[in-house]
Amino acid sequence: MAYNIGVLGLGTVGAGTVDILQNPEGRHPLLGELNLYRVGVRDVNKPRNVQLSPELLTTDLEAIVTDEAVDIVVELIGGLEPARSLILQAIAHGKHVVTANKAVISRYGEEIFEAANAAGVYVMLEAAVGGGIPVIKPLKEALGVNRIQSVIGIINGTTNYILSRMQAEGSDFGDVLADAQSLGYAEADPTADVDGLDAADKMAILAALAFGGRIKREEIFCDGIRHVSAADISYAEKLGFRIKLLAIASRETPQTETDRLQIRVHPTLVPHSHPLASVNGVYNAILVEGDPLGPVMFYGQGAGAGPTASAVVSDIVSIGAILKTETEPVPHPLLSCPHQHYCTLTPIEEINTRFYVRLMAQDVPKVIGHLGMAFGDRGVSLESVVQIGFHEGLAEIVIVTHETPEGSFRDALEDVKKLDAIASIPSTIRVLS
Ligand SMILES: NC(=O)C1=CN([C@@H]2O[C@H](COP(=O)(O)OP(=O)(O)OC[C@H]3O[C@@H](n4cnc5c(N)ncnc54)[C@H](OP(=O)(O)O)[C@@H]3O)[C@@H](O)[C@H]2O)C=CC1
Ligand SMILES: N[C@@H](CC=O)C(=O)O
Ligand code: NA
Repeated sequence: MAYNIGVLGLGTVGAGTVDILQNPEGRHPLLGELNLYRVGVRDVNKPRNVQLSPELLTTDLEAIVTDEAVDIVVELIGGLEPARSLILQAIAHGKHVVTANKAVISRYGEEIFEAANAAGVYVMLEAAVGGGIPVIKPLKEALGVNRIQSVIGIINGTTNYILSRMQAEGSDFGDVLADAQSLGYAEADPTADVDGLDAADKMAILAALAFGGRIKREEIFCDGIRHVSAADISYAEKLGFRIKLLAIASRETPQTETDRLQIRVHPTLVPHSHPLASVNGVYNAILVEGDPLGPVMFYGQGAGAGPTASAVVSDIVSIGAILKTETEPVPHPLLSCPHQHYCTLTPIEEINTRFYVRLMAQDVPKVIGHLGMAFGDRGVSLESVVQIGFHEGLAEIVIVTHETPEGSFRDALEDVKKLDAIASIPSTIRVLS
């Protein structure tokens, strides 16, 4: 029996997906039962990276998601609309859906999964987080019996590629971003990558699976890498850290009655000895800490045509396997999404973090003492204070704090700004505890 696949989108991931579907030899035998039936695009005349017979291509995406012959719709157009409406239309027409679209799932997951559960169809999204790395399915299945304490990840390939190149070559941010775009890693609007929004979308999905409740995407604190300079990368290195864009989700400890979660995305100083410090380029890694399993890390290519398509097609094959064995598929308790409640997130001001601060100060007596007092008065204790340079008559000072509630740190920083000797504070970056 063959299953008809309707693919929406033939860009980086769409072309990678079609390439696997057209070349099943040496792969899982079920691939031989998948029939590429239609491919929806914006422009049928655009040159493509894959060879397709022209009659498969159409610009009428609605016709694909409503076509009786289509069994599985694969949404790879990206963006919020028309992706959301097409997914919902496909579900309403009884199609199973595979998507790589974390933006849609993290914002409209409730609507989409409720519709899918009611219609008795699957919505699979392995490609949406960590590209080709299997992480969604392991969280649903193999790790399902663990009580998850934390999920920490490098889950945006574009920013990791940029930071790694800046680190290795001292390259300029803008040039490296252009390379990430040409390699197909970046989103259509790379703002989503650079400003941490893509990583926050992905962490909303991971946290929902790990902690068993829905996450309000807009409540996730998110800061991107625009303000990370070559100087900070170099000073961090000297202090024994790499700068990485981390997405962090953890259960608050000690646990309160509300059982709050701490979820945030921001550039972070990661100690050289930490396993995430050596994850470079387009590689992603997700470190999960569970009880009783302990730490487990998922590592691989988080973006790009082939790796992402690997996850897309494995989801298609999983659905194909279900269709083969069940005449009337009912939501499988391990593969469907049964969450009903929303998790409560801790406001960023209440989260305890260490901070790296770089300041420019007049080189006058007592300046270090005044800095120590300003932080100390707000209860922020300092782990190290180092004068690292001297530019245009100003001393460049780097401070690393001990763990402190972010709100206290922000108050202290306001006081520091008012000190006569402080000319500017070019950067503050959180440090992994
Ligand atoms: N690139 C990557 O490495 C990864 C991407 N993803 C996700 O995969 C999805 C696709 O990304 P990617 O392949 O990079 O995107 P691209 O921009 O490369 O491709 C998008 C495709 O969708 C088509 N398309 C877009 N809008 C419409 C529309 N309104 N009507 C018809 N066709 C449309 C485009 O058509 P046309 O070609 O004619 O312009 C194009 O073929 C996104 O959700 C992205 O977040 C997930 C993991 C990794
Ligand atoms: N733009 C994303 C693509 C994969 O999700 C990234 O860079 O990680
Ligand atoms: Na994945």
